[in-house]
Amino acid sequence: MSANDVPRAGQQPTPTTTVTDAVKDSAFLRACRREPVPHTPVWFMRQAGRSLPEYLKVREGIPMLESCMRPELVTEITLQPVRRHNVDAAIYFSDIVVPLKAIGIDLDIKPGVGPVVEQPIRSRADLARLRDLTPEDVSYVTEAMGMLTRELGATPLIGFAGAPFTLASYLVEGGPSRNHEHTKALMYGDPQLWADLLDRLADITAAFLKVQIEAGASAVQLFDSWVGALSPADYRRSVMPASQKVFEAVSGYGVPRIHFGVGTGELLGLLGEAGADVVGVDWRVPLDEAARRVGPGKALQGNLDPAVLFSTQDAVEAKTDEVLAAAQGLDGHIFNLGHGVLPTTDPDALTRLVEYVHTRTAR
Ligand SMILES: Cc1c2[nH]c(c1CCC(=O)O)Cc1[nH]c(c(CCC(=O)O)c1C)Cc1[nH]c(c(CCC(=O)O)c1C)Cc1[nH]c(c(C)c1CCC(=O)O)C2
Repeated sequence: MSANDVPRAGQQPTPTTTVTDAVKDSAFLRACRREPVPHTPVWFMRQAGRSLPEYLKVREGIPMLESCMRPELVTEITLQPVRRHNVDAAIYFSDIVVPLKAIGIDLDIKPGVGPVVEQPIRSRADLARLRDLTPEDVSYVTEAMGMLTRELGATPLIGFAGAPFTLASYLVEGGPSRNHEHTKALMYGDPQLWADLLDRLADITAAFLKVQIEAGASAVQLFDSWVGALSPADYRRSVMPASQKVFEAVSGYGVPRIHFGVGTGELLGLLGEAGADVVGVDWRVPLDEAARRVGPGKALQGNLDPAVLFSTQDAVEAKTDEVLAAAQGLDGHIFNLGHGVLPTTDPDALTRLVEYVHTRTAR
């Protein structure tokens, strides 16, 4: 720090990160910043995980949450899809409920089910169980990210967290839910408790993202996977302030912020407005239409239907061409699926897809 950088009284110091110039110049980060790219960058949500036999092998006998706390294993699993598919970014292997587990919430990830919370959070007294997250609570994340950024070289590492609404949905329901009835009951029935719950979760989420950025994540994605269950008016009133708080808390780092949810066609403009630099789009809205809904100044990420990968190579290529055609003329496009890789996807189909997008978009 030079004398000129010493913060004056009352001024926040500018946060620093360890992202190298080679990473900053990668196709992925260039696309996030809406700069010209040598090819359209590609990565896949859930690119690490059950579609890969090498993942199943190293995970054998180790429960999901435990695997997230072992830095060497996290490093290996995060690198597996990078080695295999030649994707343009790695996503840190973890789960959205890891920070909640780290502050002592009694929860587990049940195979084939998802996160299950022992005692759901539904009352003012329950709220007290959500304490602040400190970097020491997740020291394994800092350690794994340090190892990963060294191994990855010029390949960017994406950090992520669950957004307040999606985390609240698991906490209030006690597990996965189709209709989110308990969550909505609380949101409509006790708006103050709901606002306080989301605000708590925003602080925890922001703290978790800061740990990841300071450990070397060169972009972050906020997963609001289930927020498509809400109308725009309810989103704006009851959810957006909390997600905005998260994005605002990490804005000083200058790393791109990606915002994604499933079934959010009617919310795309608001997802951008919440503070994202990149809006993730599922397969239900073509990217040209998504761009109109999001408005100027933001990159888009998406949006091949993950189920398309179960079809023939010709069909995959035709559907990919549709995505690329809709993305023509956008000033920032990151190719991805419209949601996570399905567990029984043929990994070779993913490798071929990366190759196809790179070839078709080489400039
Ligand atoms: C909603 C959500 C969760 N977790 C996550 C989300 C948001 C993304 C989305 O919308 O899909 C985020 C997540 N979870 C996992 C990752 C890994 C990183 C990557 O994308 O490669 C990411 C980004 C690993 C995981 N998280 C989970 C697995 C599967 C567990 C296993 O392999 O044993 C993995 C690889 C478990 C999990 N965790 C969750 C679910 C719904 C499940 C699946 C349950 C099942 O079908 O078994 C909650």
